[in-house]
Amino acid sequence: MAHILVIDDDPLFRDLLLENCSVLGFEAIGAASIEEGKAQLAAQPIDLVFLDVRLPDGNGLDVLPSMNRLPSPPEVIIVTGMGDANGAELAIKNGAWNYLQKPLNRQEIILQIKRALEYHDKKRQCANKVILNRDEIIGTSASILSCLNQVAQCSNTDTGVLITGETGTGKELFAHAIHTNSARAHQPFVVVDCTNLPDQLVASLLFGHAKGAFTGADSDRQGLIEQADGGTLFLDEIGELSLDLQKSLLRVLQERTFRPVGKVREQKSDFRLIAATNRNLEAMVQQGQFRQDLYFRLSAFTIHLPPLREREADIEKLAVSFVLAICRHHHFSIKGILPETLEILKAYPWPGNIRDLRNVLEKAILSDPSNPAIYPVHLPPEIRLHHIRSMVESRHEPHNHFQPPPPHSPRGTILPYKEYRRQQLDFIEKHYLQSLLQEAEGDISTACAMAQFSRSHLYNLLKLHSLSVATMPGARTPERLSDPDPTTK
Ligand SMILES: Nc1ncnc2c1ncn2[C@@H]1O[C@H](COP(=O)(O)OP(=O)(O)OP(=O)(O)O)[C@@H](O)[C@H]1O
Repeated sequence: MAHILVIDDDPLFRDLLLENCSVLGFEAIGAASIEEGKAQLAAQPIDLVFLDVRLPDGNGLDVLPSMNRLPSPPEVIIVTGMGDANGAELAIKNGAWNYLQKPLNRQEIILQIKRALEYHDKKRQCANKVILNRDEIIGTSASILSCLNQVAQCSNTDTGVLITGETGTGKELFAHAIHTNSARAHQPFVVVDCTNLPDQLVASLLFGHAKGAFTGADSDRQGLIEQADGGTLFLDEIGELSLDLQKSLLRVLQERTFRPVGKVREQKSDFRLIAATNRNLEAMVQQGQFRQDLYFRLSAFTIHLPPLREREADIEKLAVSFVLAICRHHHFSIKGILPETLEILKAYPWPGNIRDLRNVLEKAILSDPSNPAIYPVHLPPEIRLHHIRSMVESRHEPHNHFQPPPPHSPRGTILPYKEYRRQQLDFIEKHYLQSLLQEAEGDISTACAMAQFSRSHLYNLLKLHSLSVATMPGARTPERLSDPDPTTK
C-alpha cells in the first residue's frame, strides 16, 4: 500500500488531503511543520509528499534536496496558496513532480495522486531492473547498497549529479561508476580538481586557448570542457571554486557553450556534469560563499556517501580485498588478517575513511613483507590505542548485552505472536552462536563438541546468521585470503 505524507500547517487543507488519500485506500500521514515532516520521512518509506511552501519553521522548497537524497526518494507535489513563478521553477528543477495552487478540488487531488503514484511505481520497477556494473566498489552494507541503487537510477539519465561525503569515502569512484554505467561510457571521463586551479591559468585550462592568446601560448590548446565533449566532466571539490568561476561555470551549464581564451567564436560541448564535495554547500550558500542558482542546478540528484565508521559491516570485505590487491601489486604471497587485527580495524572511526584504511594496510604489509599474516602489532599505535581505550571504557560501563528485540514493529504496532516468536528465537540462536564461538576461541571442532552439534549443522547455522569464525573476537585461526568464508567449506 502506498504511503502519502501531507506537510501543511493549514489543518483544514491537511485534513482534506488526508481524507482523500484514505478514501483511495492509501495510508496517509499528516505533518504541520518541516521538522515533523522530516521525522515522518525518516521513520518510514514514503511514496508521495504533498508539500506546502510557507511553513512555520521555514520554506518547504528548501527540503527538496534532502528528500531527493533519501534511499527511495518520494514524488513531491508542491501545494501553495501563493503562486510564484520563480518558486515553481525552483521546485521543478529540484525534481518536484508538480506545483499546484490552492484551492484544489477533489477530482484534481485524486488525479494528481493517481498519476504521481503510477509514475513512482514504474520508476521503482525500472530501477530494480538495472544491472549495475559496480566498477571497483566494494561493500554490502545497507547504506552502500542504497547509494548503488541511486547510481543505477541516475546512470541511464543525463541529469547532473552531486556526490557528497567526507574525504576518502569514494566520491570519485562513484562518479566513475555513474559514467561507466551510462550511455557515455565509451567517451572520455574528465576529472577537474577544483582545489588546484591556478587563478591565472584557470580559464585556459577549462576553456582552452588560441595560439598567441597570451605569452607562452605557442599553439591552440583544448580545454577540459572541450575534452569532455560526449562524455562526463567530473568536478571534484566543487566547494573550492571561487565565486567568479562559479559564475562562469553556471553560464556553461546553462548555455552548454564556452569560448576559448583568445577566440571570438563560442564552441559547444555536450558533457554530463558530476560534481563532488566534502563541504556543506547548503551552509555555504547561506553564508554567501556559494551561488544558490549553481547549487540548485548541481543538487537536483544528490548521492551522499556514508563515512566508513557508519558501515562497519564493510570493513572486513574492504580490508580483505585491499590486502589481496596490495600483495599482488608488490608480488608478495597473499597474506591473512588475524581476527584480532580485524577487530581493531572495525573499532577505529577512520577519519580519512577508505583511503586511510587502504594506506594503513599497505604500510602494515610493507613493514613485514615476509610475515604470512597481518598482526595487530603491524598497525599504527594510534589505531591500536583507540581499540584498547574503548575496550577499557566498555568494561567500566554497566551494560546489558542481552537485550531481546521489543514486541513492536518499527512503526510502533504490536507484532503478530508468530512473528515475534520467530524474531526472539533468531535472536537467542545468534546470541548463543556468538557466545559459543567466543568460548571455543573460534575453533570449530571445540564449538561442535561444546554445543553437541554436527559440523555441517554448525556451519549451516553460522551461514544463516551471517556469522564467520574469522571475525569472532578471540578466534585462533588467522583468516586466510584464499579461504575468506570458512562456512562455505
Ligand atoms: N567502496 C569502495 N570500495 C573499494 N574502494 C574504495 C571504495 N570507496 C573508496 N575506495 C578507494 O578509496 C580511495 C579513495 O576514494 P576516492 O578518491 O574515490 O574518495 P573521495 O571521496 O573522492 O576522496 P576526496 O574527497 O579526498 O577526493 C580510492 O583508492 C578508492 O579506490
